Amino acid sequence: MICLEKVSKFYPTEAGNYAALKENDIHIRKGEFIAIMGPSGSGKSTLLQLIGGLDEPSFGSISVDGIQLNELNEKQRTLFRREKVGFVFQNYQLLPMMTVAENVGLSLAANKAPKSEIKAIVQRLLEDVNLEGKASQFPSQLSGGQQQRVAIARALAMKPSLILADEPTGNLDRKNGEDVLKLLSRLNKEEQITIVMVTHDPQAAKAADRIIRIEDGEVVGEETNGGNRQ
Ligand SMILES: Nc1ncnc2c1ncn2[C@@H]1O[C@H](COP(=O)(O)OP(=O)(O)OP(=O)(O)O)[C@@H](O)[C@H]1O
Repeated sequence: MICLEKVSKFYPTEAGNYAALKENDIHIRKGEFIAIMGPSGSGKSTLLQLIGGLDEPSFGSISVDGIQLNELNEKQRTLFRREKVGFVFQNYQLLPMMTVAENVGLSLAANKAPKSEIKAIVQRLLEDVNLEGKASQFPSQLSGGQQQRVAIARALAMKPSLILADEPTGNLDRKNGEDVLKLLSRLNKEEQITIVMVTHDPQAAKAADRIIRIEDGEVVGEETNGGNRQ
């Protein structure tokens, strides 16, 4: 499903190129739930951005769902992100001037789906994340946990084969964090959506099948979560 071969990422800095990722080989199977863990600055978010086609590697190749990201032009990468990947961020990244329903339906509208279809899909998604009744509210009127569930509904709108979640529980209290993890686990199991989640929280990582550890831009180990899976 996801295949990284010798992937490096350099950022130019005043002191020269900084290697945020160094020659990483990573393979993730379809339907896996992966947690990426590692110290601050180890390259976790950079890795997620490369897999999601938000940025390009300096060296190496990445394929997702049989698509070689290196071979896509800018327009094709935008379509890849919109149609294949659902992004979930620590700070939700909802658009504050849009209602919950408009936020969830954003990609569908960008893909020019008919309004009636968007409405029906958005309603179903909001039911799915237990937020029916909040469709016409604005993000600022919702709790953090509710906003994150809106963000997950938005991520699901295009039926992605992959969800990339960067610290999805980082801003949430324990209960809301657990609810978000349960939701991700359910989507993983029931819809077979592959999930790659960056987290600092060992408790959150227990939701995953496998933990990949990164230090200083390199994969340094991994463990399978066998019996621990929630
Ligand atoms: N645009 C950039 N320009 C220069 N350096 C960058 C840029 N983005 C990230 N870096 C550097 O690359 C390294 C990896 O950053 P990254 O955000 O991937 O780490 P992380 O593991 O996600 O960290 P955290 O857990 O703190 O979010 C860091 O040292 C960071 O300072």
